[in-house]
Amino acid sequence: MKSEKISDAVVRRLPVYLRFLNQLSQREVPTVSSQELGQKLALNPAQIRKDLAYFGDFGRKGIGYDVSYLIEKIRQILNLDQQINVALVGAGNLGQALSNYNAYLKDNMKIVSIFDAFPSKIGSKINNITVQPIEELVESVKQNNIRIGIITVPDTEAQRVADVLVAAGVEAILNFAPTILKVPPEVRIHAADFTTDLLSLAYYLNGKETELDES
Ligand SMILES: NC(=O)c1ccc[n+]([C@@H]2O[C@H](COP(=O)([O-])OP(=O)(O)OC[C@H]3O[C@@H](n4cnc5c(N)ncnc54)[C@H](O)[C@@H]3O)[C@@H](O)[C@H]2O)c1
Repeated sequence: MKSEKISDAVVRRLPVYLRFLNQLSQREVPTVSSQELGQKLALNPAQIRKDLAYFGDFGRKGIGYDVSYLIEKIRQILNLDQQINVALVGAGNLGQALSNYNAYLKDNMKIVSIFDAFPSKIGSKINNITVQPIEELVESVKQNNIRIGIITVPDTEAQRVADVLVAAGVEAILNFAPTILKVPPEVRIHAADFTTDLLSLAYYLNGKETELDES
């Protein structure tokens, strides 16, 4: 594996490769070329080869990539060769939907604890997980080796919750609240913003998409 820093763009493409490779594996497809990957994922095959070359010489000329081997390698690279426990804070509409969505479980990423501050939510069950009071978060993070936090609380509460997650020792946060969070540099934050994605689509209505597209 090359020692240079891997860009965020590459890291974000790896789960896209992994998801498609998992589908191939389910269909018992043994190998795949960068051309096929590129076609299915609407990515440039040269880009895919470059991305994967960061991590080693996986491809075989004329044969392509061994699907099982590539899955194993990408999982190792993403640290998904071990179970990663996740805590979700905010058992409202979005939090419940995410907790019920278990597609990522096969990639060893698992919501193991759910927290809320509202008394009527505490003790209820979502996807077999009992919602706990936020006051129990710090202890639970330690006990359950929770490494990632998901924030699905109102924007006014998000920083407070982020502070608790950081104090508890999580290493990364996925934030769904429309708030820019302040956390120490060693804690990785990703913002998930369905709303701005949707609003920005409005620009492309009425055939307004254009030659200025730089993506
Ligand atoms: N990013 C996106 O794509 C997207 C989409 C929809 C909603 N959102 C955002 O997600 C968040 C949740 O939305 P929702 O519709 O599920 O809201 P909701 O009101 O249904 O749920 C919020 C939950 O957070 C709990 N909560 C409030 N303060 C808390 C605290 N300090 N500690 C623990 N729990 C607390 C509430 O009791 C409630 O159960 C909002 O910030 C919303 O703007 C983001």
